[in-house]
Amino acid sequence: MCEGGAPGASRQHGVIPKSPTDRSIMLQAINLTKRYQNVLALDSLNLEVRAGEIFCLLGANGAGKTTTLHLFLHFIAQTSGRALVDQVDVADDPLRARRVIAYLPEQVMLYPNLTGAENLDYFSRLAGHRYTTSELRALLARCGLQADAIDHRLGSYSKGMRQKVGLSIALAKQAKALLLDEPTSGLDPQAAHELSVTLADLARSGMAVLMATHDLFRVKETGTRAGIMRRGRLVAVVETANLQAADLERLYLDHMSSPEVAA
Ligand SMILES: Nc1ncnc2c1ncn2[C@@H]1O[C@H](COP(=O)(O)OP(=O)(O)OP(=O)(O)O)[C@@H](O)[C@H]1O
Repeated sequence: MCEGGAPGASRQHGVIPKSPTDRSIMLQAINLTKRYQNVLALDSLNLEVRAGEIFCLLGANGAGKTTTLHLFLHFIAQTSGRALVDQVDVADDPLRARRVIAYLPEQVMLYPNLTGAENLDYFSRLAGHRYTTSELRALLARCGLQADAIDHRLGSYSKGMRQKVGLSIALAKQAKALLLDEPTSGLDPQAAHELSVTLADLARSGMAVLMATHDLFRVKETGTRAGIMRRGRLVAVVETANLQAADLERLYLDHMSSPEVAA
């Protein structure tokens, strides 16, 4: 899809056209390391997230999850190693990398005085895309925003509703990779389930999703793989398909309580 496409150019409201067999690597960390003075926040991370995959990063507070997301977004610079987004090294060309990546922080920052539709229109234009009113409404609806809320000011929205606008912005900018930090914290179970449904839909459309979370239940519900981080290291990676939520919890607790392996 080209940037600045004409209205109507996006056949399925911002979906990246992909064949079902397209499983390109969208996010890749190669020995990615971040050190803050005495703290090794991320220690030689090697990770690949492919198109259509939902990879969940688990780990205790301070394990390095947010650091990982921020390195892919180039909010911070790595100490060593590489972070690639759709094969673009974010340190070499952060603007090009950011064009294909979308980020949903724990608190979605949007304009409270604009409506959901106006926020989406504004951020779509910033990303170089223009949509008709009906396309904007369809994007918001696809991310689960109720029709009667679309023209209300965002200041009146719940956290879950603001997230839906944030997800529709990711769709509108035709992001190939979506990063989320603790998206279900503070959501009620219904809102958390709706988020899972939308993430699964985006992944089916070919987006690669990387999510930092403490929510083991949603990891099982939504994730395709889960990685457990401990003190800056990725200590385990599991496929979620054949696991129960309780298995995931046991695995997580085992890794949290196992003795440190010497570097
Ligand atoms: N700006 C900074 N200066 C110094 N240390 C930092 C900085 N940012 C993060 N750290 C440290 O890096 C380590 C990893 O932090 P990070 O925020 O990535 O953890 P996290 O897994 O996201 O934790 P949480 O679940 O609490 O969000 C922690 O020890 C943290 O204190």
